[in-house]
Amino acid sequence: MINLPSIAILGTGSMGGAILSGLLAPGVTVDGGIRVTNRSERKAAALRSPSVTSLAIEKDRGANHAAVAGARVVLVAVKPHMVPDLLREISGAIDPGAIVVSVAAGVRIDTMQALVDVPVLRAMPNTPATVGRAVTGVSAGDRASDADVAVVTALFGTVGSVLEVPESRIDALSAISGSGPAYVFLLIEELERTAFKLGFTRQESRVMVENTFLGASELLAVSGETPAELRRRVTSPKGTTERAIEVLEEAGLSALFDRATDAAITRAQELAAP
Ligand SMILES: NC(=O)C1=CN([C@@H]2O[C@H](COP(=O)(O)OP(=O)(O)OC[C@H]3O[C@@H](n4cnc5c(N)ncnc54)[C@H](O)[C@@H]3O)[C@@H](O)[C@H]2O)C=CC1
Ligand SMILES: O=C(O)[C@@H]1CCC=N1
Repeated sequence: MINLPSIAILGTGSMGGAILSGLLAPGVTVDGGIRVTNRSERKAAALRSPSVTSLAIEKDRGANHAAVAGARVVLVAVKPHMVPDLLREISGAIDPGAIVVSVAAGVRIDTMQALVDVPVLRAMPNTPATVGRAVTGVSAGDRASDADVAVVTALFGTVGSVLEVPESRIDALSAISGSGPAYVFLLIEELERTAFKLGFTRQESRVMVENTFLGASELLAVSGETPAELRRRVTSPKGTTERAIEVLEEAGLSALFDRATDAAITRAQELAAP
């Protein structure tokens, strides 16, 4: 049983919505309620339920103020460029005993602490939060207490596993696990495209590729073996897989991942700029 204090989620799109699903999971209780906001009434209406007060800015310009009042945790999940304006808007309404937790890529704790009086933490989850399989990095600012970190760890623990890292590492963590699901989906898309080019139907391509990714991930999860060992078991000496892997390695796959993650980290640094 996980018990969390009252929470407001400001910006309940892909990420905020995924975290909301964790709060609504069986075995999780939130004292004092859950309040969430969005820009449009259409999105807000879809999230409204007996357990969730869901407010839309387009109907009520004071929605963020109303959501924040009395909340112990204020989770900020709007786009990075909107974070400073949002914090300026709500600063006066934040409870003195509250904490602000931002999931925005790039936006630094110092920048946010300059705009609000309460402790600020950053969290970097990923979208498998929707199915309870997120990886979330959490970094605490200098105002945050151990109890604040524990609350945030428990919050993200409702949607998966949590790692505490210094803020200096969170952009790198984001480039690996925050963006990581997109790399996996891209690989799936590309292999499906290849299967189609080999003459399979779209449906056959999906069955082959998606079940191969799901099956390989499940095997990794349950076998206790390393990916390298599981790969070795597929790669018969002088067999067919060996030839395919040689091509992928010759094409510089590992250097490509280094460049891709460097690009993501550089973008996070750009987003940090005022
Ligand atoms: N999508 C992902 O995989 C991840 C996203 N993030 C971070 O999460 C944040 C949100 O990203 P997404 O969920 O992908 O975007 P999104 O566009 O799906 O959600 C943003 C939501 O904010 C709402 N919104 C806009 N202005 C608002 C305002 N003034 N007040 C309240 N709500 C407002 C919109 O209605 C929208 O639903 C970003 O800062 C991003 O860096 C972090 C980790 C992973
Ligand atoms: O693409 C982005 O900026 C966000 C941060 C990590 C995943 N999505």
